Amino acid sequence: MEKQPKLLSSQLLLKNRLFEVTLQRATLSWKDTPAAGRRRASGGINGTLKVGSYCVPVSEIIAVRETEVDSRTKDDGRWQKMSQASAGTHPFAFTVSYVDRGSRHRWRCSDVTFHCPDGALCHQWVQTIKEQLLLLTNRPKHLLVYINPFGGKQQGKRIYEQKVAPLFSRASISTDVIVTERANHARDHLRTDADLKKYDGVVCVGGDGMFSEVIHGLISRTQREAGVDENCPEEKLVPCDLRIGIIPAGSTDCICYATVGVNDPITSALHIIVGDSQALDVCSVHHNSTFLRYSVSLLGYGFYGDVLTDSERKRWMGPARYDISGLKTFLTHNYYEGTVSFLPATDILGTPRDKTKCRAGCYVCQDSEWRLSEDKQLCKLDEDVLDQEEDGRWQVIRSKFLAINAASMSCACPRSPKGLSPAAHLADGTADLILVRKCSRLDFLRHLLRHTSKDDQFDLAFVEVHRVRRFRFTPKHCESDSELDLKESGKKLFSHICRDHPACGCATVNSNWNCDGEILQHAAIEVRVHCQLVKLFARGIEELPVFEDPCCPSAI
Ligand SMILES: CCCCCCCCCCCCC/C=C/[C@@H](O)[C@H](COP(=O)(O)O)NC(=O)CCCCCCCCCCCCCCC
Ligand SMILES: Nc1ncnc2c1ncn2[C@@H]1O[C@H](COP(=O)(O)OP(=O)(O)O)[C@@H](O)[C@H]1O
Ligand SMILES: [Ca+2]
Repeated sequence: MEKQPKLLSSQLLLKNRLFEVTLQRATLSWKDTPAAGRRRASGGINGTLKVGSYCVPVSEIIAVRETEVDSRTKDDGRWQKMSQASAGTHPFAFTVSYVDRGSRHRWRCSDVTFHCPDGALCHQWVQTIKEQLLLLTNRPKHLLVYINPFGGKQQGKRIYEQKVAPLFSRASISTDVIVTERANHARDHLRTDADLKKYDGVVCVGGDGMFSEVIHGLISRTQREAGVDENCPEEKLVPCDLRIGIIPAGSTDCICYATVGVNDPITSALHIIVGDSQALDVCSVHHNSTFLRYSVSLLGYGFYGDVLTDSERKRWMGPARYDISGLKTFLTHNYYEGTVSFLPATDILGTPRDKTKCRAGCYVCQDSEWRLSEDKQLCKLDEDVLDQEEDGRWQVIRSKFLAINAASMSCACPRSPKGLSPAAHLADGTADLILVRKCSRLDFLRHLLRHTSKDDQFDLAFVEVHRVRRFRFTPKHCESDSELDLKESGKKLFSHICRDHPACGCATVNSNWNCDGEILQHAAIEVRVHCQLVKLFARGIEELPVFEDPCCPSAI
């Protein structure tokens, strides 16, 4: 392959040592000059190579600026004493801020300051890097930010002001910030009031509940403007254009964790700044042709529904409420009877028992994206034929369950780093339907504990998992008369009335659906996965930290 010309190459001073600094092939690199070769640089920064060579792709440069030269200069956050001689021979300087990878998917913003012998050269470096940054068209310039001041440990506002806003301003991103005053403030503002044309993205500071508000606002707005009826379960929904960033400040933070690999505000801010993009599947939930909600992480009936119902009364406890309610629900050991029917996903590459996981650049999700663009070209007639074919493939299971969970992503979170369904994909157009049948407390505990270890939580006789495109659930008390004897149907009528009047006490026979942390008002639901309906400022979990992966193979 033809070698591209160097855009710039100079010998510059860094921490009193001469480095050969180059900008070529969209990469900024600097390495010890032979004279300085014996004194090796140390520290695990981005792209560190063992012989004192460093490189940073331009796509991971946050900003560049000319810096005042002092006899003391600040590199890597530490004050360095610069010799008078160096300050004399290299009196001009510029500083590059870039993404520095730490352990466990954590990103940090590091600074490196190069000293130049003359002002023109310094200016040329700054201008050339700035021009290269301007070529990156995927970066957001103007963002709409919603902060939930009451999410998680109530630190949302502080986290944004102290950790995120300074990074946005360093990257020259302007923002309109709204601190929410009530639940659904962000959703309603996005649905009707916000002038979305002004923005390159929406950011929410909070937990999964805040993210849920944002997608509800954006999806509803997009469907209304496209003339799509959200109440019709058969409608193909129109994808949203604006990307969404999540600054984690909630209790579970599963959507952030499963799309970035860590729940860390600075890491998320940096993914927003570099303009990453990760598509996400969204489930629509309907009851009798009435739209209820969207879900991107967990739809759980039985155990996770009951945990949520109980934990809502303990909000004052913060994130710990889930552990207390989890223990209580575990000890209560309720089971629920009903019918689950589902449409297995057949034309996809993965299965829920795969050892490989969804990672940045996932080929399973790419294959689904390709199919999605093919599907768009299908005519109406073909769709009808496909619908008829689908009818024959539905499977039905009637049983007693401890839990019915649908995970449209892994649901990895600090409580369970591999998640509810470790092999689920972010953007493959499917959800993993996990059915946990009635079993002993001890067996259920074994299943739960496996979420926190390497052991397979599905490898148990009372657990099954199916990768599905659609599913329905009908609790026993809602089943049609034809499936029940007269006595049962009498009960059904009674319990149905009682659901709407919880005071009579029959509600104990039912659970509620936990839909991304919100309780659904109906137990009989119909769910459909919409492939890649929204996009996040994320890239999926990176397989290897880059410093384990030579990023400049030609450098040594
Ligand atoms: C014994 C240890 C068992 C650990 C099992 C952990 C499984 C965790 C899977 C969590 C999936 C989370 C999916 C995300 C849901 C969120 O959308 C949603 C809303 O989040 P937000 O409040 O941040 O807005 N979060 C939730 O619904 C919370 C679910 C968390 C459930 C934690 C359950 C803990 C169970 C503890 C059982 C203890 C049994 C001990 C017996 C001795
Ligand atoms: N200003 C506010 N006052 C009260 N509730 C709010 C406010 N802003 C958002 N909410 C609601 O708070 C709930 C929890 O928010 P979230 O950010 O997910 O925190 P957590 O992860 O702790 O549950 C969400 O359902 C959201 O709709
Ligand atoms: Ca999926």
